[in-house]
Amino acid sequence: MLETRFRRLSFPALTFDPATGVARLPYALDGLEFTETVTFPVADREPPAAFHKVLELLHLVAGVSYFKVGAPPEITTTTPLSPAAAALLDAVYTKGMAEYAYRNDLPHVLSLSVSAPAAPPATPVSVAGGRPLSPVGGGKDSIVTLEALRAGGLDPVPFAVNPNWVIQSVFAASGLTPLAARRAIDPKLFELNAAGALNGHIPVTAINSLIAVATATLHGLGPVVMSNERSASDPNLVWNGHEINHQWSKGVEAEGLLREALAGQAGLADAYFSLLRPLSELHIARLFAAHTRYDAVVTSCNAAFKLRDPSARWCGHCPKCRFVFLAMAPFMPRARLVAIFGADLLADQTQIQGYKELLGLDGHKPFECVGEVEESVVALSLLRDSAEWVDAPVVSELAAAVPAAAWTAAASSDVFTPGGTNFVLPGFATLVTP
Ligand SMILES: CC(=O)N[C@H]1[C@@H](OP(=O)(O)OP(=O)(O)OC[C@H]2O[C@@H](n3ccc(=O)[nH]c3=O)[C@H](O)[C@@H]2O)O[C@H](CO)[C@@H](O)[C@@H]1O[C@H](C)C(=O)N[C@@H](C)C(=O)N[C@@H](CCC(=O)O)C(=O)O
Ligand SMILES: Nc1ncnc2c1ncn2[C@@H]1O[C@H](COP(=O)(O)OP(=O)(O)OP(=O)(O)O)[C@@H](O)[C@H]1O
Repeated sequence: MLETRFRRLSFPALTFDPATGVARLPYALDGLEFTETVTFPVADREPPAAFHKVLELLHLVAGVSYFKVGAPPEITTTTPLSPAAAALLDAVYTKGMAEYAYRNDLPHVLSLSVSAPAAPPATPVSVAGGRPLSPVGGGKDSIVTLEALRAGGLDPVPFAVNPNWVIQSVFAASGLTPLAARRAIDPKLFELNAAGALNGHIPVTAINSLIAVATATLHGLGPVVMSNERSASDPNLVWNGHEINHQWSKGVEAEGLLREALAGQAGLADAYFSLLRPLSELHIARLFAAHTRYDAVVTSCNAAFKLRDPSARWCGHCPKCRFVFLAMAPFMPRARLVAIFGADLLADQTQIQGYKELLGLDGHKPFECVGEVEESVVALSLLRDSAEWVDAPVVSELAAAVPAAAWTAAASSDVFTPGGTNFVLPGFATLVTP
């Protein structure tokens, strides 16, 4: 591990060239300098003032990747921040970095605050009427959103940051014309990581979301419609009195803070929401089963999205593969599911320990994008009643291990009842919920 103690992260002025779409976002961590580059799809109009404001927010939020090299106690910007933007920034560097703080035993990170001059709140104008921009992650959730928007006649524009071949294949399967942005992390970060610098998880959805909103603003589009589900708001564990949530920036608190910051800092109202927020992962899996055109490409496994050495599609041995297989199994023929994954995870007894964690029989909820324990138990209960799955070795062994109380809770579960706080805009409310 590097022994250096760092004092401050600061943010030298960013630049943007509308002719090339290139934004350069510089950072200073004491004497270390970094520059991240984001290349936006070039637009045929002048960037509006709101675009520059969103870019300022992106600059500040994307600093988390460089902050984590040293966890300095000071984070200082000269960019004036509205109260809502200041609240977002504080939360991103504390709650968004909570898993990093927990894993590296850095409790001070949980109470950091970003120092900035104050700005008055902007007067927001609604963008609700424009064509929606629909970020695509390659997995089932954003496919459900894209198809719901299309079926609702809303003419969505698919979008991704650094689309890899999985996402490009989803774009192609959709038959829609996408937009894409390129994000390049400063290579110095990887050199420092190789030399043993502090490292860990960052709230990547906050970064992708701001790149999406900036792109929509630049191109005169409407709201960015995300595919973040209800269970993303659930913490993995509590540490030092703070909730640690691997998926914090996919959760409803982050969604609300980002919406407020876009309104207060950039004057953009209704610019961002998640269409799937009222739904459980299991409910989304059921909706996904109705769409077969993506079977050859859909991939939810995070290993396929690594910057280096990505897996081709589903790795077949991580918590997310296990959870998605279990969640889809009740809603599609076994042969179709096995063809999608290239393996039958419920026939493979080496998966049992991992499934026990998902079912709350062992350890804590894995640090991955997986549903609640109750969703896993409900899925297992459906498989226990299914002629096609009841004899699968993993199903029968797990069914015997689940205690009676968990089956009773599953029997009265509300996993298929939409609910919870959400920010779905009125014109979109019936697209996935009746
Ligand atoms: C693909 C993946 O899951 N990566 C996580 C993994 O990183 P790893 O080193 O195995 O591979 P890379 O992603 O290629 O990262 C290389 C290094 O770059 C750093 N880095 C990456 C992106 C970034 O924006 N900033 C960075 O500094 C990274 O730290 C590596 O040193 O393990 C890391 C440590 O736990 C994770 O942070 C990596 O997660 C990626 C940032 C990522 O994109 N993950 C999503 C698939 C993900 O976890 N999504 C969550 C939602 C999280 C949220 O709050 O938004 C989910 O879907 O549940
Ligand atoms: N590279 C990306 N560019 C833009 N948005 C992304 C990208 N990756 C993920 N997202 C968005 O972030 C949110 C969370 O991603 P997540 O990986 O959970 O969704 P998914 O890939 O659609 O489904 P699944 O949960 O099955 O993997 C979604 O709204 C997704 O569209």
